[in-house]
Amino acid sequence: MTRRSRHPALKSADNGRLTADVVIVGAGSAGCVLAEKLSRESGRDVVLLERGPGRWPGPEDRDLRRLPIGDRAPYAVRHATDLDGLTAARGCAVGGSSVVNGGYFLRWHQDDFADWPEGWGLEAIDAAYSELDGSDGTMGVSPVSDDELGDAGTAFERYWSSREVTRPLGVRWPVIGVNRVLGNRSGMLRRTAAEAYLEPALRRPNLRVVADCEVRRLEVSDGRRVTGVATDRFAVSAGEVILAAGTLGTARLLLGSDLEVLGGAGFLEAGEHRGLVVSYRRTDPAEPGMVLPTVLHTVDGLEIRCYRDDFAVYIEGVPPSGTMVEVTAMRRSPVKLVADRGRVRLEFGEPSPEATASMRAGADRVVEMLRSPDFAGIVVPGSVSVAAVPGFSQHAWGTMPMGVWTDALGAVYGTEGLRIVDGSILPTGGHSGPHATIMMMAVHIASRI
Ligand SMILES: Cc1cc2nc3c(=O)[nH]c(=O)nc-3n(C[C@H](O)[C@H](O)[C@H](O)COP(=O)(O)OP(=O)(O)OC[C@H]3O[C@@H](n4cnc5c(N)ncnc54)[C@H](O)[C@@H]3O)c2cc1C
Repeated sequence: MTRRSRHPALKSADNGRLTADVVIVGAGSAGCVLAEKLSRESGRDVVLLERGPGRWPGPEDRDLRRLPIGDRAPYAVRHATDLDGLTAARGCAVGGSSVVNGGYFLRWHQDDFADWPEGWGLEAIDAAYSELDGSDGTMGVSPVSDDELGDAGTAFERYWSSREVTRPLGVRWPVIGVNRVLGNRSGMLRRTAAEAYLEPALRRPNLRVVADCEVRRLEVSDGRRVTGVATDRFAVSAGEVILAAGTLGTARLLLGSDLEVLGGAGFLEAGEHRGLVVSYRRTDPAEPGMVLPTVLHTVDGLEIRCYRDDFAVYIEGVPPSGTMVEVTAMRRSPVKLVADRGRVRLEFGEPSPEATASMRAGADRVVEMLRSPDFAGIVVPGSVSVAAVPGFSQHAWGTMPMGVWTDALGAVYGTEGLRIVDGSILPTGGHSGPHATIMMMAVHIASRI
């Protein structure tokens, strides 16, 4: 028999075979949106499968003053990388990575959508974002307040606002300039995709949510027709399979499948955001608060992130290394996703010379900022240092971009019965982090299929 979920509303499944109209793999940021919207039609039988535990993350897990991705974190998994000492974490929970992420929920810039396929006009994009981040939006989005900025955030905004444009707090579209972070939250708790979308739909008889259930492979006939999925416990036959397992989880399933269209590929290429850390020692401990309260977006495609504190404060098991300002190249840096037992391994190689030069130039500007009078009294003199090697942002996206591998609604070209709706299908990068945009994409697609 199956392990029973501890959440009363998550249904268990009998061993054997289930049938459904649609099976969604992964109850993450996108998967929760899809499950809610697709099960609104009472005649459509929807099964949602999640490898993470059936219990819902409690307040201690959703505290925005922590990043719960340490070694013993209950709702995260780690993927190996070729960067010394660095792993890629992902949420493994009902709610996916929205359970463990930084809670920064910024839209991309309007011009980031210029090359998206037909059907993705700005009006439709704005409507889908507004469902999430509007004043009564589903994700409870609100800006970090002046009181919550902390001394470093206040100094950061003071320094840049005399040099760059500042986005007014009530405006949702970001600008080239200072962007106070918008958080998906209630108070200091993350508001997850599961609370916003899944919870209200759980009692629908045509939606079955099965947690503690890892999908092992796609069931494929003739190399092109996807008929269902096999899990560690049972199989599901479905008219349509929707992969929403996140860029890394979906890549793992695609690489292990017999899909002709992939031609036996040994790896998939994704985009990442490489970042160079400038760190410093603080004169006094920082006030606890949101990990990332404010950022600067530059014309040359950098996001300069003013973290509140040392990551050692947020992530269990991380050794102290100083308070961070990260200079992140938001243009796509390639990373290969290679099958690695049950997960994928991320192989970065060197960032491009252009990305390296632009991060180095940004780091010089940050060093100048940290030595300015605005930071006097916050930074211990002589403590500023720039990392030798860039890290990355836990954002891998775009293995199966819309318009190239999939159509504008995520249906995979050259296959039947297979759609992808998660970070994998982002066709371009953006100026901001991906969370709001992946959920926006799911809202838009789920309303049209
Ligand atoms: C630590 C961290 C911090 C971040 N901070 C931010 C931030 O502050 N702002 C921002 O914009 N972005 C941030 N991100 C990125 C953002 O959270 C993700 O890009 C986004 O949540 C991805 O959504 P998704 O639906 O594609 O995948 P996910 O939300 O990761 O969902 C995938 C789900 O599928 C499940 N799954 C995977 N494989 C299987 C399988 N085989 N069978 C069954 N289930 C499976 C997983 O357990 C997971 O629940 C962060 C990411 C991390 C990891």
